Amino acid sequence: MKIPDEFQHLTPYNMNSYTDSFVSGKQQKYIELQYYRDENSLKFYARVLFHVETQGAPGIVHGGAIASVLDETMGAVSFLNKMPAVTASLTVNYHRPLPVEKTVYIITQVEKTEGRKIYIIGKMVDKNQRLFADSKGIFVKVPNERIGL
Ligand SMILES: CCCCC/C=C\C/C=C\C/C=C\C/C=C\CCCC(=O)SCCNC(=O)CCNC(=O)[C@H](O)C(C)(C)COP(=O)(O)OP(=O)(O)OC[C@H]1O[C@@H](n2cnc3c(N)ncnc32)[C@H](O)[C@@H]1OP(=O)(O)O
Repeated sequence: MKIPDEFQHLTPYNMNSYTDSFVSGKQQKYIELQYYRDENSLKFYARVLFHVETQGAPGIVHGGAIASVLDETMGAVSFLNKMPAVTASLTVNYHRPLPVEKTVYIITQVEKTEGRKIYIIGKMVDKNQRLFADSKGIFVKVPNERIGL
């Protein structure tokens, strides 16, 4: 898939449908985020801009901020495919420092499911397909009431 061209064919996710998230909620001023859906696949997408307030080392986005956004974009795949799940494990590989104020794109997808476990992968790239981070995680399906739904 070509990024960002491919994003033009995706459906922007209505960011007002859930506004209480730490990562993407209405209080979030430091991370600009727009999610996108692909109705035809078990994928979820994000366009992200980390402002300077998210820096760790000067000028470089904090690794925890990157992990948080990857976690939510990965987790959302399971919710939107009617498999509410929580993160059991998350591994992030940081391939190069991400400068603040640079737009990047995330693609996440379900790799496989095994019983209650959903294996989800993600990657963060810039418009030239340069890889900044990738991730894999195991999300475990839970009943709606365990996560307040
Ligand atoms: C905002 C945009 C999104 C839009 C979505 C729209 C609407 C949704 C509305 C609200 C949601 C909003 C946003 C959601 C998006 C993302 C949020 C990010 C996700 C998170 O941030 S979420 C918080 C952090 N997260 C936790 O708070 C989990 C704490 N934890 C536990 O709640 C338990 O620990 C649990 C449930 C994990 C397991 O407990 P349990 O008792 O239910 O089940 P059990 O232990 O039997 O495990 C069952 C099978 O999972 C395997 N397993 C377990 N743990 C493993 C591990 N670490 N590694 C590898 N495998 C593991 C076992 O080995 C077994 O596998 P097997 O069956 O094969 O033996």
